[in-house]
Amino acid sequence: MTPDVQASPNDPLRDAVNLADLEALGRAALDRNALEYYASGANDENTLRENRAAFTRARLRPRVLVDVSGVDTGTSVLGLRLSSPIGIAPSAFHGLAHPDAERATARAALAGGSVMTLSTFSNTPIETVGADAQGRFWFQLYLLRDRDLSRSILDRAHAAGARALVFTVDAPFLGRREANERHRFALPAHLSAPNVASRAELAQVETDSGSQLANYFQNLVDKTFTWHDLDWLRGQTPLPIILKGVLTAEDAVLAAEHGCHVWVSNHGGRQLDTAISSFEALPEIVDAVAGRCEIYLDGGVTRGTDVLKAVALGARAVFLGRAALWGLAAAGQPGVERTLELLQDEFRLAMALCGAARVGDLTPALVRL
Ligand SMILES: Cc1cc2nc3c(=O)[nH]c(=O)nc-3n(C[C@H](O)[C@H](O)[C@H](O)COP(=O)(O)O)c2cc1C
Ligand SMILES: CCCCCCC(=O)C(=O)O
Repeated sequence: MTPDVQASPNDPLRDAVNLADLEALGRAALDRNALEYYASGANDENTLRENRAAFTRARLRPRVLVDVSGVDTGTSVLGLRLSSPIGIAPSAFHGLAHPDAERATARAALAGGSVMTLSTFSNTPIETVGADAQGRFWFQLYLLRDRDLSRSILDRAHAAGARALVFTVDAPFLGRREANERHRFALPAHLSAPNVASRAELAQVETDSGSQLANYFQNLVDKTFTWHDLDWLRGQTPLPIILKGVLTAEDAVLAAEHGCHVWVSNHGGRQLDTAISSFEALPEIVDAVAGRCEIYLDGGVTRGTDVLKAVALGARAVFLGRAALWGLAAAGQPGVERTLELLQDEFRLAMALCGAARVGDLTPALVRL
């Protein structure tokens, strides 16, 4: 006898209806070392929580009786067309999540018409990711104490097809992620940071107490860089420069005056605990910059309405940190693709329900803070 209903094969990715479902899948796939590294914020994690809470507090003021039969979520960042204003933020060590590591993330960004930001501390060399991303990638720089090495990394990123340089400015030191301290986070033996150091070089600075992140970082990253040095950086690359980690109008103005774009971020609550949420910082930065440069935002973005609120208030695009990592841990490239797809679908629906047919129709009047 033929059954009335064909049993559908169990596909956890397709069964996931939102990013929280993907997060649960991703968390379940990780060991403690990786999970704590990905999930942690600094200290009491106030800013980590506040990034989400700020989005939830803001209310929408939807408009009605608008033709939304054909909503277009498309936009562009620095001239690169995106299927929606959703990109992938830089995060170190994708090899902790999946054997395909940054290659899976890059391919998913390409497939989804998105853009990936590759961390200096990737587990995959720049050139390999560049080939997979086919121009849909930006490169994130941690300036190294070794300026010659920094210069060569910048040259490699440009040659590999990066479209922009994302210069992270909120981490002269790493914030203290206490779970990593408690359980002595260390990069597993099979992974390295090939853009900057071999596993053997990383091992040389490991100690027998606390998280090893601070040791790696202390050994490699420059802490002396100031606004005066930006002209030096500008001279090292023809790429547009985006300063990632700006949270105040004052610094946003300086960034624009130095010819840089602005990425509003508190590093996913991983650096200065009790720092303002990215979403709350956005309006003063948009005001201060007054259209002189593009503005991006990350921190706590997990819903289509988050994307809509940020874009309505002046962000050109938002970027996913942990959300992309959970998708990667859940299923590699298809997991990251599903993350992008679910969020884009939610964003499209939110636009329609707000009476916005084009990204350009999203204005601050839609949001009550
Ligand atoms: C595991 C992890 C590693 C990160 N590594 C980097 C990095 O290498 N460079 C960087 O600029 N930011 C890094 N970040 C910060 C992200 O780029 C981004 O600012 C943050 O994750 C956004 O918040 P969200 O995770 O709530 O989306 C990292 C974040 C996480 C969670
Ligand atoms: C030397 C490895 C440090 C990687 C730091 C990456 C990062 O920004 C993070 O938040 O973690």
